Amino acid sequence: MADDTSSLSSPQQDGAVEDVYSDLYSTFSQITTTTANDIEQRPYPVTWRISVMFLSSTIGGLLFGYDTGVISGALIAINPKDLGLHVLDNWQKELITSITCAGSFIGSILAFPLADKCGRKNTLTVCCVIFAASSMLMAVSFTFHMLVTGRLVVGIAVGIAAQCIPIYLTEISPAKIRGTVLALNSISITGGQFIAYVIAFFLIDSEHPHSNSAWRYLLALGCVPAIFFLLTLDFIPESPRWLLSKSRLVEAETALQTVYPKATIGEIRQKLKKLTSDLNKLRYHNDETEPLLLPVNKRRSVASSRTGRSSLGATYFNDQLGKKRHRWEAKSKRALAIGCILMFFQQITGFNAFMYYSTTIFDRAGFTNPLVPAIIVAFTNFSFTLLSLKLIDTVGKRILLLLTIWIMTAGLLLCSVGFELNNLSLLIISVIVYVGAYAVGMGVVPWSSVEFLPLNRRAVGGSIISCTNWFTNALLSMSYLTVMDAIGNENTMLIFAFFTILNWLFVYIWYPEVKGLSLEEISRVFENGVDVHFIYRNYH
Ligand SMILES: O[C@H]1[C@H](O)[C@@H](O)[C@H](O)[C@@H](O)[C@H]1O
Repeated sequence: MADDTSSLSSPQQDGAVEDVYSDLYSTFSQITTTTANDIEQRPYPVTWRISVMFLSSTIGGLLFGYDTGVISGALIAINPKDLGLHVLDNWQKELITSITCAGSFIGSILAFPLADKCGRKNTLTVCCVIFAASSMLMAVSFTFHMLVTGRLVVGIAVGIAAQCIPIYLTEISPAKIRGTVLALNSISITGGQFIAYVIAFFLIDSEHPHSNSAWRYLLALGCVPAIFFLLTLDFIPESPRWLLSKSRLVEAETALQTVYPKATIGEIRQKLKKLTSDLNKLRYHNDETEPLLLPVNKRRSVASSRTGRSSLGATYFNDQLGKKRHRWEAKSKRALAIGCILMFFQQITGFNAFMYYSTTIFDRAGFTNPLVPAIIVAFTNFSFTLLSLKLIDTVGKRILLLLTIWIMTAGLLLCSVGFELNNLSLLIISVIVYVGAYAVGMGVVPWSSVEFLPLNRRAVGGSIISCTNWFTNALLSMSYLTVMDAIGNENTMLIFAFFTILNWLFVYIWYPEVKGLSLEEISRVFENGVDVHFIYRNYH
């Protein structure tokens, strides 16, 4: 017992701030200091069980994409009569579209407390049940209000999934493949959007879009991946880190065996010990004024917890740590502001106007089958996201943004000319340029801003950044059709182009590169204002 508890010594004694950073802090930049004989460093066996596990875990991302992308096709296919209406006006279309973002806003707030209290797997399971139920509700809607309610509820699931999946994937994937697994999430979001467009193309009769209730099938199909997830629940382990944080040691051990099927029991226990000490260090960082371990008489032994036997002997956590609220330090506020502003630009520069309304936009522009250019938009987004994930760690996020945002501006200006001249070829080329540039930089990078924040601010910070996304997303989708009708597409594109210019200037002046920096160094970047040149001064 003494041996085991000695491995849980204070991080001050370990001098292990760096360790915490590497294993727990770094979600997106893949730095690890794990030792060579750590099971994380071995080639990871990709068995079919493991493949199903990761595939199912990213289904929430696929549904996030599907349920946000599907509306573009559905909007042109809904026959107002199906909802008991004479016409579906702009305002109603905007409400059907944007209410999902409002739901996602709520979901982002709920996600972390839920994932923390009920566990990651349970939260994702609830999400998939909501996805399946709301898909059915939307598909059978016979009133406008039913459809709006379904879209609101599906939005809640999207918001929870968008927050919970990256946390879960980080926690179950070995360091060696963590980058790839997280990339899988971005790919499933844009892939889900692309699939929604392709299905719309096959289901909707472009000449008579109202003829066959295609929109009902489109919306109903959202329940298929959700049901797949529910059927493969047995393959998906609960996060070992979460189980450990709840002192459920035996279950954590079993979960680790699922994640590392080739590891010996000795190696699993070693890993468990490492996770336990990391978690202890993390708790220490949650509140630096509290002791890491409780005094002996207040300690709670895992061996006597409800999970029964502990293979590690006794492990003690101070459950009160992290519960005490502290004021945000100026540098963390600054870091959060940068993350939120970048996310604001991700949305206000107009990408989702194309994602949600592309069929409507191309229809009005005069394309005979507007679903074709719409598919091109979704495919460009999907394929350039793949490219982005290749570039992001080599080029660096700041450079990637500076290189791509001006191309978005150029694409939008051309797009405006395309609308003005009603030149359909120019229009489609310019949209591809804009969407491709977006997908490489702004589509992916803003989601990683949590890396600017210290550990103890990440959960709340991540939620605030997500909320900024959904709030701005809702603003845009709620007003796009009205603005388009009032000032024309050509002028709307100019407004988006103006925002891309502000976006570029913002990145140039305030967005720092932090790739490979330690926790301490990142905090120095935000110490007095934002030192965007920190990394170049010190490492280049
Ligand atoms: O990062 C994602 C991605 O770019 C999606 O394609 C887009 O629809 C979302 O709004 C965005 O947050």
